[in-house]
Amino acid sequence: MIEADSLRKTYGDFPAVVGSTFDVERGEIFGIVGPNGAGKTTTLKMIAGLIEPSAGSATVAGFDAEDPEMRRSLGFLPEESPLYEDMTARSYLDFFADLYDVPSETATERIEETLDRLELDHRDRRLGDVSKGMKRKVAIARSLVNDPDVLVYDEPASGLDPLTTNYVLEFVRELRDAGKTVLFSAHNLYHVESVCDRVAIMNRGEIVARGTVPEIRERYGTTEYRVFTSVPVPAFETDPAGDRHVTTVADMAAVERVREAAGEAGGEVVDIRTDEPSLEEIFLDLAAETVDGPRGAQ
Ligand SMILES: Nc1ncnc2c1ncn2[C@@H]1O[C@H](COP(=O)(O)OP(=O)(O)OP(=O)(O)O)[C@@H](O)[C@H]1O
Repeated sequence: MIEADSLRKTYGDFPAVVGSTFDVERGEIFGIVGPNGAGKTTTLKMIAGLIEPSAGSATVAGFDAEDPEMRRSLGFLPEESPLYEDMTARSYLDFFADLYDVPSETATERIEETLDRLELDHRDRRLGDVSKGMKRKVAIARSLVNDPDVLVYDEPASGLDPLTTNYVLEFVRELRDAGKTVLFSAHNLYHVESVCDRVAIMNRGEIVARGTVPEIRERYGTTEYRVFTSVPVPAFETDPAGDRHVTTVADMAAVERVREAAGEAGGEVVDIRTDEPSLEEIFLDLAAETVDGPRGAQ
């Protein structure tokens, strides 16, 4: 549903994005995660047809990202979404529905339904007087006025309180369940880990890892095994753990060596636990590896 092929964007001499390639399938939630300045917004804007790539191309719902026809299939939520402060949620959304030529009856029905799903109160209050969370909900509702198949959301939950954040992430899931395709960016790893089917980790303008969270864990993370034994294991660095002893090793072959050593010492293995790295730990490792990456090498 979305295809990004070697997207590149250079501002003067500065390579903001050095080659984003990924695809998002219909009905999938795909997250781009990375620190500030990684190139997430630039990538999303190239996909939304708002920035012209310096090289590479993108398609959305079969249309070239730069084809104005593509806009009919797309709902874009910018990172900052200034609203017309003197309008109410209803009048603001009506205004955008009109821009998209949505027939007024359909628009009213669609807007009310979306605002119901977002549990948005105060629909007739001036937007200048509503909370930040409500403003974000209105901006989300705006991305849906043309009932697009594809949603591109830049940091949809950034700066919101935990309750509203959960609300927004749950809503993204609902969109996927309703058959929409969602591409979104976040710098909070928890957001992508909890809702995305697949993720790409971006750093310094390039995608440094991509896949499902378990795939990324398997490929880039190091799982540790904690082997609990009934006796200290002399050949290994063993720490006391209550009335047992624990040895931390990196792979199953080492687990077997601990088992043999414990047997030789007159004891046995009583438990084995694995510690999976969090996406955050993997992310920090990958970010450290690319410190001298493409941008640094320029
Ligand atoms: N119009 C521009 N002119 C010059 N440099 C730009 C421009 N837009 C973005 N950049 C630079 O390109 C890099 C990538 O910016 P981008 O906004 O895509 O990052 P991001 O990952 O979305 O970061 P954030 O999480 O802070 O929004 C940054 O170093 C930014 O300063």
